[in-house]
Amino acid sequence: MIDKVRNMGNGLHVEDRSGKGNRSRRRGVLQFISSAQMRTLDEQTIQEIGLPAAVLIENAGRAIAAEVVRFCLDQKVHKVNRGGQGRLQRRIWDEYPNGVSNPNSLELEHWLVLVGKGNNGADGIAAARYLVDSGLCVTLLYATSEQEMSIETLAQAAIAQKLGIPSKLYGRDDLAYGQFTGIIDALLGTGSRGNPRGNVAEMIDQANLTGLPIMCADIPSGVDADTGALYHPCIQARVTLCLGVLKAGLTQYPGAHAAGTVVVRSIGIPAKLAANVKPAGFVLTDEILERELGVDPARLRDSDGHKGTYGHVLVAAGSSTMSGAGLLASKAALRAGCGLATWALPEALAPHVAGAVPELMLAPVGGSMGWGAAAAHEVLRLLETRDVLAVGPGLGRFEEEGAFLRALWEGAPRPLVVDADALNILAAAGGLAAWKRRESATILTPHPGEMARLAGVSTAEVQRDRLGLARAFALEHGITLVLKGSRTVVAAPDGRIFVNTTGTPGMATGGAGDVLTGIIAGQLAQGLSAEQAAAFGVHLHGLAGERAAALRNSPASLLAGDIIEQL
Ligand SMILES: NC(=O)C1=CN([C@@H]2O[C@H](COP(=O)(O)OP(=O)(O)OC[C@H]3O[C@@H](n4cnc5c(N)ncnc54)[C@H](O)[C@@H]3O)[C@@H](O)[C@H]2O)[C@@H](O)CC1
Ligand SMILES: [K+]
Repeated sequence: MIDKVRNMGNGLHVEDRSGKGNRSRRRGVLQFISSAQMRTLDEQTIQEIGLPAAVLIENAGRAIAAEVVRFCLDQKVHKVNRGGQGRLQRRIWDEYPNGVSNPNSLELEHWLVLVGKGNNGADGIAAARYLVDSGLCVTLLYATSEQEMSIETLAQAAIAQKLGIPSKLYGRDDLAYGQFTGIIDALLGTGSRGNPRGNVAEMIDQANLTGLPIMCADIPSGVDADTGALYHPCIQARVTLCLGVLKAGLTQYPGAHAAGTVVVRSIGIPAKLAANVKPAGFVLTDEILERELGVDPARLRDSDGHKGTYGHVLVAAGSSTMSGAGLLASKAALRAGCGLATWALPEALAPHVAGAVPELMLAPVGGSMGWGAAAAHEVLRLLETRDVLAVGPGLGRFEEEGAFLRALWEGAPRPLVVDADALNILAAAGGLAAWKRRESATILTPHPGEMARLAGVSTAEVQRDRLGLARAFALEHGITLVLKGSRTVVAAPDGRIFVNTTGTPGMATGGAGDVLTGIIAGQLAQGLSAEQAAAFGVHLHGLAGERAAALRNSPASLLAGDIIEQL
């Protein structure tokens, strides 16, 4: 069972706990849903199937407690490893779920459980019981009095009281945070709305100030479970134990950062019910590439293939001050596996870049005028004997830019990738609303600033709900959208969305986007559909970036060209 999504750097890392350690990074079928879908699933399980809410809460509590114990033992493994006994500690953990206790390791742990009035709080109280049974010291800190609690939370509080688990009411009883070794955040879950208020807000602020490790039940209190936007205040967690199904908001920053390591655990929602839910989106893993998108991640080639088999990319890019952009995109297309690549570039530029990439063909266009309406017609003529057009990297802005791009947009009967300056030209010309919808595949690859111009909103608005905006935009305009940034979102025109799992912060460097454009065009040339090429392209781009960063002394020294070399 795949159950772990680890946030490391910019990437989303998936671990497999079913077998021997972390051998299968980024494998498995990981889909995410909205908080409304999760609530429906909970309700169906309880009302239609008849599985009581208390059972789900019991499972949730046990899963949270197991993760706390694992966390504590991991900390000890870290320490003990220096003494060479890490293996022993790991074995103890592996046995823990089957009831083998390990009292000698955990007695010094004292965890504080922050309990909200809703069912998220009930999960926290149930977890407390299991932790006490595992030998930990636990104190419950209630945000509200019993009168305000949900039925389930009240029931759990009564059980905890009978078991003598120490508890306090926030604001009434004194509390010295210094006695604790960790905190469980069970204040707000999928029932949360808006900025945390009252005691809950104060408890979040204080928990963050302690500097103690925080483990969240389901989502960090203060994170929007659907968008990943942060309310104020918001828990900053070390681990989030997401219950049942991954929530969409945990895949996107800044929510992903607030969540820390995300672990998804079953709470007993029947698979039959979960299978009926249309996922809000997918995390891009090898399985998702294969199963949802029909892509072969191994990129196997036919034994009798020739360069014609793998298609011919035409790149329209570059200007005198940004000649490298065209070079990077074209070279990346070749490394991505297309059979041939031609770079259409302003005539004046050609002598300066001739021979820079021997495998690349150059096609000077536009005469002494450079880019303009006339150059567009030359590009279209070149495209007659080529398979894909990528336009934009390093184009700059120029007179007739709207006419230039419109001619390509409406006249190119082949798959088209629109990037960088071409996106700004598109936005300035009002293209998506005014120009006719293209029949061939169209991929737009904006970063958040370009997306904001295309959508006519602020960059902050784009970032507030990347998943929702990308989906709506792709659906409305019938294009495939690659919304770049940490956790790049690929939105298909049929409404499906995919979140990329690969990459490193080192890839935030000039030219990395040009490389991505080339990779995607290279995939299109090999016959992939727009959504296949976009999703597989961002996946490959991130993997190559990670490999390239690992070869350098610091990820910060990564150059875009290094990514190409690792494709
Ligand atoms: N529905 C169920 O039966 C189950 C729920 N579970 C857990 O319960 C959670 C959902 O439970 P609930 O629907 O009770 O919702 P929450 O536990 O998220 O709590 C919502 C309560 O907090 C209050 N509230 C909402 N926004 C607030 C804010 N910004 N500041 C202060 N108070 C706020 C509301 O008035 C409401 O009473 C899930 O995330 C999950 O952890 C599951 O563990 C098991 C099954
Ligand atoms: K929570």
